[in-house]
Amino acid sequence: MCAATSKTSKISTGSGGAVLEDVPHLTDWLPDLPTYANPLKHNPAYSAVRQYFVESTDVVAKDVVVNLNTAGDGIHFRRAGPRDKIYFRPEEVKACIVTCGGLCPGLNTVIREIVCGLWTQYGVREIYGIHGGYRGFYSRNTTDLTPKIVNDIHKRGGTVLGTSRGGHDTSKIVDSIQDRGINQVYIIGGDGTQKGANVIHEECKKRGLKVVVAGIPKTIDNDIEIIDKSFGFDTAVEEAQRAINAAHVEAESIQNGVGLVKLMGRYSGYIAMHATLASRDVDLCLIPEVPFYLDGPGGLKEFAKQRLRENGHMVIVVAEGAGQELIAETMGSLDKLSDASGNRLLLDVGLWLSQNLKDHFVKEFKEPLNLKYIDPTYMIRAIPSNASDNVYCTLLAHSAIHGAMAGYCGFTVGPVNNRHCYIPISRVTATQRQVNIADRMWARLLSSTNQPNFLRYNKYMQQLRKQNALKQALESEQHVTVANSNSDGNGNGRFKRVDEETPRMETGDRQYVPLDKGEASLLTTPVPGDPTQIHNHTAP
Ligand SMILES: Nc1ncnc2c1ncn2[C@@H]1O[C@H](COP(=O)(O)OP(=O)(O)OP(=O)(O)O)[C@@H](O)[C@H]1O
Ligand SMILES: O=P(O)(O)OC[C@H]1O[C@](O)(CO)[C@@H](O)[C@@H]1O
Ligand SMILES: [Mg+2]
Repeated sequence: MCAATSKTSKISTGSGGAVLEDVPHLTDWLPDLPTYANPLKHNPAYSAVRQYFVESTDVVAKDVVVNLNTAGDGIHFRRAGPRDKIYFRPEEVKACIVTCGGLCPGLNTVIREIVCGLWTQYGVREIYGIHGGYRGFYSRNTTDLTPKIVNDIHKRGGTVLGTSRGGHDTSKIVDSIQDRGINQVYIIGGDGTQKGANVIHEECKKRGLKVVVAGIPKTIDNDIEIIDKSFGFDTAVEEAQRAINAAHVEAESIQNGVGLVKLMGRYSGYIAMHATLASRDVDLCLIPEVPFYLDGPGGLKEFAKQRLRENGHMVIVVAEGAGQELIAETMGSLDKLSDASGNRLLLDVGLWLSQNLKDHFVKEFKEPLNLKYIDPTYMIRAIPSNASDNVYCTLLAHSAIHGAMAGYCGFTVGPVNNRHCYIPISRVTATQRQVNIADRMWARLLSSTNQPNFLRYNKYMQQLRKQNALKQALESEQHVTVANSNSDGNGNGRFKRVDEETPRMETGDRQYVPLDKGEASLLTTPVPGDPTQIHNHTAP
């Protein structure tokens, strides 16, 4: 086997050509650490399991669909699970657990199973809860966690430890880890949290500490790369069905009924896509990955009109991150605001869409559109995890503690092709997973909803931007309306301000040329999707 390591990855190639993207190990910087026999050997529950311990050569293929001729030489990750040798004596372990980022069903289950797993499988007795996310390391007291304390917590939504965004101060966090004598750090959170975990791991390594950092990926948006799926996702999709059902019942009970449901999904539309596919009542699913537009051929309004004519009602599911560029453009360029972690704060696509559709249909049908807007975004993530997510959370927690006890660190644990693995953190944070619209899953959705593909989006946006630029120019007094010979025939004409070399006419100390035909026609066309009309500046 040949090996190569860099700051972020340890790559080696097996004799069969398989490439292992390995995770760091305590012995990378503490080569002389002693090992101990895994106490699971004598655990009555586990001793009967054949081949219970994972071999150091057990790896999991990143891709299982491969080319016959190249099969076997792809990327692999280290298989998760208990090892026969461990690097911590149970009485030496001081573990801590922290939850960061947004809520997600199953957080409490993961906390519970880390505590119970460490306690019952490895005999660990010192486990601490860090409160309020990363900042809790240096600003809050810890609490003791025991199986008794966490016994019921999986039945509750949220996280008993609390969470936060922002507040990641690496050296203060590692100082706190060092001062408290903590040597196993379990960090549960999304992509931002995992990046934070990697920095903590690197700092521990730099300081030469015997500290393992284990990341457990949490994201309701399912936007973490490499792993099959994140915990809580199925629960959220299931809960979203209730909102979609309500929207459908409301919509089909009334003339021109539209049910609009907004679901979570900042950059990735997985919840919306899966909720739509599961429901079959949805006519249109809008996700961040597929930009849409409202007006004209192939636009949303045309489609809505057609569906209402055919069915009398329709249901729209929109992911919160959909249409952000369009909204910003039609509402004028707004400042991009961020939360404490630097995540972009979103414009409310649900309200915006409701208003636009209602306004349009009043004009179009001369009767109101009966639109019911349901926003269950926080309801789908604040609930406890369902049965299958609970099992999944248990496996994640157990894989994490086995890895930590075996001295692996700087890893994110998760299933790859249904097998749990230790994945280098940097590998899962390098990119954010998004719905692949060239994939069969999106095609399945399109064939179930028969919605438009909004292929003219770029053209539409070009026109919209041009209109907005002209509108801005009008508003900033860079044009004038004057009477002259290049006018509309009534002696009136519209002009824009120009550079020195452009043919021009003089009006006082400013220089102007007439707007060309295209520009002039844009000024009299309402901005697509913008309820406010542009004023016609032509002199009466
Ligand atoms: N690049 C980074 N380096 C260090 N810490 C980070 C980084 N990005 C985010 N963090 C920290 O990680 C924590 C959680 O980040 P964030 O709020 O983005 O949520 P998340 O983990 O991505 O979860 P989600 O977005 O799914 O709710 C915050 O305390 C934040 O300060
Ligand atoms: O309002 P908060 O707590 O910042 O969370 C909102 C964000 O969190 C997420 O659920 C990710 O966890 C996104 O879908 C959403 O945009
Ligand atoms: Mg995130």
